[in-house]
Amino acid sequence: MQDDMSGFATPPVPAEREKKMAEALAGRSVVLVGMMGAGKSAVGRRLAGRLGLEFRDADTEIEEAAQKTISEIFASDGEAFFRDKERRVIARLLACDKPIVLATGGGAYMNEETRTLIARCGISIWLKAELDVLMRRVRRKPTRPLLQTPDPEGTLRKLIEVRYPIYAGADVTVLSRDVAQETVLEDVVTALEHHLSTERSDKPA
Ligand SMILES: Nc1ncnc2c1ncn2[C@@H]1O[C@H](COP(=O)(O)OP(=O)(O)OP(=O)(O)O)[C@@H](O)[C@H]1O
Ligand SMILES: O=C(O)C1=C[C@@H](O)[C@@H](O)[C@H](O)C1
Ligand SMILES: [Mg+2]
Repeated sequence: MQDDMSGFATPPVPAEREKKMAEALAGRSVVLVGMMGAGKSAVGRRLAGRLGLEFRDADTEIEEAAQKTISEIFASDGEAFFRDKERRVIARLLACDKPIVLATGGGAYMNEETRTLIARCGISIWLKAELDVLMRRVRRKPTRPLLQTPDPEGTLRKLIEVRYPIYAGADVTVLSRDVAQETVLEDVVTALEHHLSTERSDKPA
């Protein structure tokens, strides 16, 4: 990223293939959904660089607005308060005429209002990962309040059961495998490109 005089990072100029994809987005954002540890933040940041779009992370935005970590918000205000903040932050970030790449928090797509907004102003990409892959990744950091239980693996399994049928409604699904992040990014770019090149012909005239 280069820095312009305003102090904000300027996205790099994308290559021809990515430029075409950014054009086909026609103002829509790319919104990554999926479980904790799926790689939404890590892959989302790289994807934004590729597409020459701004990257935003809903969890980070919530923390900045509240001046508290997510764990602190859960502890002091409860999950319902957090979910309401999450819904409002995403509504602020997703404007239909200003495309960004947005990494959502793991539970954000469970909110119907948020799903409707994403469908209107964005292309949703579900980064799908197997339980064991997620476990290996989330084990590294104790920053996810929902997994502070005596049996985090069991908790994650239950969340998967409830959430995967909903995540499955996303426009595009990409498997976040146990491979380098660059490889998952490449899979995301290819799947998004395919979606963008076929979506118009899918729709009835
Ligand atoms: N393909 C990958 N291979 C190995 N590690 C990965 C891969 N993708 C992400 N990671 C690592 O897994 C961890 C979780 O990734 P990340 O924070 O991007 O997940 P997330 O989907 O944003 O989760 P959350 O919903 O909790 O914000 C990070 O440490 C990240 O570096
Ligand atoms: O899966 C979830 O519900 C969450 C995932 C994280 O991204 C954070 O949004 C928070 O820890 C809750
Ligand atoms: Mg994240």
